[in-house]
Amino acid sequence: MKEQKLNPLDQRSTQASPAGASNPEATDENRRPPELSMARVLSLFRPQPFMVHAGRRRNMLCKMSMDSRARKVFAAAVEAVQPDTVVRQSIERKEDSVVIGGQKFTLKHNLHLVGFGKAVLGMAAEAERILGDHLVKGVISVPHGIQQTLQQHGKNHLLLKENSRIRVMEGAKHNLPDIDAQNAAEGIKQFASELTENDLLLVLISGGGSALLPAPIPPISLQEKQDVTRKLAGAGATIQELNTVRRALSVLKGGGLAHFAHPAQVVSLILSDVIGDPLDMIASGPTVWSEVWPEEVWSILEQYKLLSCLPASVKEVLGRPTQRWRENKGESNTSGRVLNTVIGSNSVALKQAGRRARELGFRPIVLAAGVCGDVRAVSRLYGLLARFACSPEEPPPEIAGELLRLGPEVGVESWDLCRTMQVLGEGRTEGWGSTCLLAGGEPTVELTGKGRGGRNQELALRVALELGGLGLPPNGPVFLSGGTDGQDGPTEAAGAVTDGGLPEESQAQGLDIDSVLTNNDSYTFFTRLSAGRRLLVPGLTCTNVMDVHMLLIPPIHVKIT
Ligand SMILES: Nc1ncnc2c1ncn2[C@@H]1O[C@H](COP(=O)(O)OP(=O)(O)OP(=O)(O)O)[C@@H](O)[C@H]1O
Ligand SMILES: O=C(O)[C@H](O)CO
Repeated sequence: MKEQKLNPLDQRSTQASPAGASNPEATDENRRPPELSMARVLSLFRPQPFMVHAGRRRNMLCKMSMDSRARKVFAAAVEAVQPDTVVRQSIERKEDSVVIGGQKFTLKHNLHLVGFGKAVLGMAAEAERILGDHLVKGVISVPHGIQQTLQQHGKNHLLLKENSRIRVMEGAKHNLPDIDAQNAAEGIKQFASELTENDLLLVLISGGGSALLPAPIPPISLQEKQDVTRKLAGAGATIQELNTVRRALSVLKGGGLAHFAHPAQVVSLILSDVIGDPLDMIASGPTVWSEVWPEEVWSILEQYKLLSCLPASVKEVLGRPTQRWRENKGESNTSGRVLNTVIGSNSVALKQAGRRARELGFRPIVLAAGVCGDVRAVSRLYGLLARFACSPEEPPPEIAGELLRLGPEVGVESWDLCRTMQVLGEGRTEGWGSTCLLAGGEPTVELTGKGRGGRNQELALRVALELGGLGLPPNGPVFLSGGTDGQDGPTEAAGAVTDGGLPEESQAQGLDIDSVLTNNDSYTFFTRLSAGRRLLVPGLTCTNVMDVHMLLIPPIHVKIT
């Protein structure tokens, strides 16, 4: 393999999958032939015959409840995207060189490291374990209190060793940029600026990186930038909108960091927490060149009614000519010295979940990794899929029609729905046993109340209502929704596990689901219901690749009422 120079701020992404990864059910744009009729689409996805587990193993699996198997599959998803695991899988050390994303880089005590994001401490610890003998120095910006928290949770393998060459700077309390994070950003900028063309800069990036790397373009103050982003987030701006504005107001975002590191070789390892893994959006893309279009930024600010309260400094910066890198460093580009590589994502978590589901006696289907939109529409989708899967006869065509209509609203393509319906249909007619339908993404909740909850718990509750409405006998489908970061909204739970029996259970315990939903009080509800047994509480997971959804469907041969 020869050493290679790369294109300016290369946006290619190498999707690292866990060792031996190959999942016929995984969603993959690249596998889609260009033009296909629906009939051809359906015929392409004849599933693998389901492995029947014999003897003792089968009995053991049968004894394990659907609920506990759902939790085990979720745990496997989270395990697959642990910060140390994803770094280990993406770095291949070969004596005095390292191979990353298929490119070979020579190590000659020229390695430098920076990082910013919630999962970056564990990523840095692993990178130092593998490459430490060539590491000169490093500096990372990580959440306030994370070292202490990891210690308390016994996660010492995610901490740096005592004599580490990497300096840890904690900041951004409550995920908001603050003076500590700004100092860290300034330190990282200085550090990158001093590198030479013989140096290799390893950049570790994960979700939360935007708040941990604030570097407002003067004369914008930190407070002013924080106000703008907080107001945008509060008004319901998407992460794409938020980070488009952040990039326009920052010296380091949108490719700025790579620019300061020039002429060093830059290699970024990115753990994605954004749907579709867009490199320029994850942590606002500090190593991904992106043009700033002031018209686009103005229109976002206008849409969320922020124009009238914009500080003069922000107006001034947005009014400047856009060639900001010329001003910053007197150069127009970084002449081919950047590699950006996605090393972990929701898809990686879903693939591993699929493998675990198979071990636990299910036939896995991965629907999509980009589920988004309002939780009400998303719950309807899962309700329809359950109905489709549990129908004892050929399901009425209206179900498929409604699913295909709903798909685009919730980020699921018709292609993926057709493939999924094909597998579910064959599972039903050919009697393949239990199925585990997996999906991921980040739906939204329109907050109407002041209760305590999160989008995963609310989704699980709404899906339970859908399942309850199917009129299936007990031991029907089970649904799990969980945030891979272990924290759903401002609660201690990651999500919940529900089924069609939940409405009756809550009625028997005097809990009114309608008022819970109106008040967005799903956490309080699940805490009270059956002493919290339906809550999913994995604790601190140290990673974040958005949410995992799971619909476990047992073999059902009854008529739906
Ligand atoms: N009471 C509630 N009920 C339902 N959803 C809520 C409630 N309170 C907050 N949320 C939702 O929780 C989300 C924020 O929670 P969380 O911090 O888990 O988000 P996140 O996007 O995963 O953040 P990060 O990726 O930075 O960790 C928002 O989408 C918000 O609408
Ligand atoms: O840091 C951020 O910008 C968000 O977590 C998305 O990556």
